[in-house]
Amino acid sequence: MFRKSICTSFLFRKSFLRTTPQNFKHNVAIIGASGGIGQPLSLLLKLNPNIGELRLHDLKDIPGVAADLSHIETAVSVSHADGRDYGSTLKGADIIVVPAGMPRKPGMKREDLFNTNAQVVYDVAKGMAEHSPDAILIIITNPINAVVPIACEVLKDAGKLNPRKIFGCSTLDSVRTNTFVAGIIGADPKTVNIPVIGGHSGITIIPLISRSTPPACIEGEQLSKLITRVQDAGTEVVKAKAGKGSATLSMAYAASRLTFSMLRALDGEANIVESAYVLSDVVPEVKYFATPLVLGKCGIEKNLGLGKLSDAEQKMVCEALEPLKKEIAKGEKFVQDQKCGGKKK
Ligand SMILES: NC(=O)c1ccc[n+]([C@@H]2O[C@H](COP(=O)([O-])OP(=O)(O)OC[C@H]3O[C@@H](n4cnc5c(N)ncnc54)[C@H](O)[C@@H]3O)[C@@H](O)[C@H]2O)c1
Ligand SMILES: O=C(O)C[C@H](O)C(=O)O
Repeated sequence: MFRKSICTSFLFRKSFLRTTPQNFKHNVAIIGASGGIGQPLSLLLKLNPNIGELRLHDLKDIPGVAADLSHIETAVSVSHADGRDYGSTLKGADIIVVPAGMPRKPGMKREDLFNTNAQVVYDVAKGMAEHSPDAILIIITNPINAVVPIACEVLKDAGKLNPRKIFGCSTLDSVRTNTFVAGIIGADPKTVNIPVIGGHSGITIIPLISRSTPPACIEGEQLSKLITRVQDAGTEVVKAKAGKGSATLSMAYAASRLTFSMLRALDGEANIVESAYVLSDVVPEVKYFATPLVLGKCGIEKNLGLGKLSDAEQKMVCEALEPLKKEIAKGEKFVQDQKCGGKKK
């Protein structure tokens, strides 16, 4: 009798444990997981108790990365795959994070990566359309301004586009702005929050210093220098790494911040706001624009739009439109050309 009741209560406990918390665990796929960003990002995600399984994919070195990661004493399980078939990685994934593709070398612009990286994002989007069309997609691969349109066009052609679920990761621009402003005003960077809108290259990166929390009284030459530093921060790292790639550690942190915010929103936490480069009608002249977004259970719950801008910020938005239009058109043309047999360039 006693034995039976222990047994019953054990079984009850086991099924309770299996059903209740597991409902809140999510599967996250990382494509490009053995790269400079992929490895530290995988490490940060392995530490998140809201993740059930990390699915690591890369074309090279992935068994070693997966074995290494799997020894870390957290309950997040780790699986891995390689090759051009993304099926086993993407099937059942709730969030797909993509740091796959070539990084810059000194002297290169982000758009110089287009010819290599366009195909990578195209292939992943095809895989997503086939295997996990309901997942959230977070693209890190550059050039963000042009490759996010590629993913959206591929999904649209497959009849699977949900614009609420496709994110170009521009989080690093906010991370950098918070850090640089904190340095100027003498605050803890964790307490500073500044939205960055537009896109993710050169003058399309628009930090809204006028909306800083706490308020940052930065003006004149100091303000122009700060904005230029934020816009050139990627190049600052590329130069400092002297041919060994671009930002990886800060980018892994930034991508983990966006992924963790997304996980919290998926689990029903309210008022989670992150800026990202998304399909948007906020600025009628361009189809894609980064703005602050309220995240929810289905991805973007509400696009908060541009909000109040200073005159100088309004001017920066106007100046960003032409480069953004060009980069978006380039991404869309790539997909058109693929449909015509990949012949036209
Ligand atoms: N959005 C941002 O703010 C931001 C910041 C930093 C870097 N990036 C971009 O992220 C990308 C990755 O940078 P990195 O430093 O990690 O480069 P990396 O070369 O160190 O790693 C890239 C990884 O992607 C893998 N890969 C390439 N093609 C693949 C494919 N088709 N499928 C699966 N895996 C594939 C490679 O094998 C490699 O392991 C670059 O394009 C870089 O410009 C973006
Ligand atoms: O600058 C790069 O090429 C990488 C990334 O976009 C960055 O901003 O660090």
